[in-house]
Amino acid sequence: MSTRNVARFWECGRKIICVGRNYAEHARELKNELPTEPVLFLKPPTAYLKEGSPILVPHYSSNLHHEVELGVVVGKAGREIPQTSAMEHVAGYALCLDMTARDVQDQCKAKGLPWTLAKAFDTSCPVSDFIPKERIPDPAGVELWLKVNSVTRQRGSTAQMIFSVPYLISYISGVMALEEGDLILTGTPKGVGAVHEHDELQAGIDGVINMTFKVGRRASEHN
Ligand SMILES: O=C([O-])CC(=O)C(=O)O
Ligand SMILES: [Mg+2]
Repeated sequence: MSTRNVARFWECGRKIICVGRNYAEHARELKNELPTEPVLFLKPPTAYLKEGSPILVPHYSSNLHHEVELGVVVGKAGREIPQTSAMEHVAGYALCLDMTARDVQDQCKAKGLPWTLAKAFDTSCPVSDFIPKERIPDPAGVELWLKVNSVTRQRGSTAQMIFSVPYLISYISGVMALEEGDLILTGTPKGVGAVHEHDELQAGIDGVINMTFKVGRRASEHN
């Protein structure tokens, strides 16, 4: 690990574990069935993006979507963590965007292929500064919002999650070891939609944090 300071979790080189379909209204808006167990996928550490740098539309997508999500930063490693002690493994939180190439994801779903191209490209995980655990006393009572060019697109409460933060920590740690500096994206509420080059995304957690990202396009490295 490049640093042991989880307050700079995006520099730790650890994994990003994402939960999908954790809000019923979002699952319905994409015509997906409600999950009976968490749907998991991964982003690599190269997906991280901090404020000041643009979200880059992948060259192979023409329908990039925003998904605002609560991120949980792991502070203590563990495997097969019981729900009752799960919160002891939380160092804090971050506001996160799970940028998704929706057209590519639709093709992957139709072909029964993994979502890597749709979810794991460079800049697909814009994150806020670290939010210490004390700032969010209850992860089931967080209001998330996202605006595109000052128009509200998403507003939802983590109270609507199908699987709670302790359940997710317990479930995920039964599949893969959680390590200090890992980030768990807990799923998006309804209202996802397209963004385009030059758009400005603002997202926030009421009373806690907000962040701004611009959308750009990577200049080709081949010509
Ligand atoms: O792409 C999707 O709809 C799954 C997902 O990440 C979410 O629900 O947050
Ligand atoms: Mg998501």
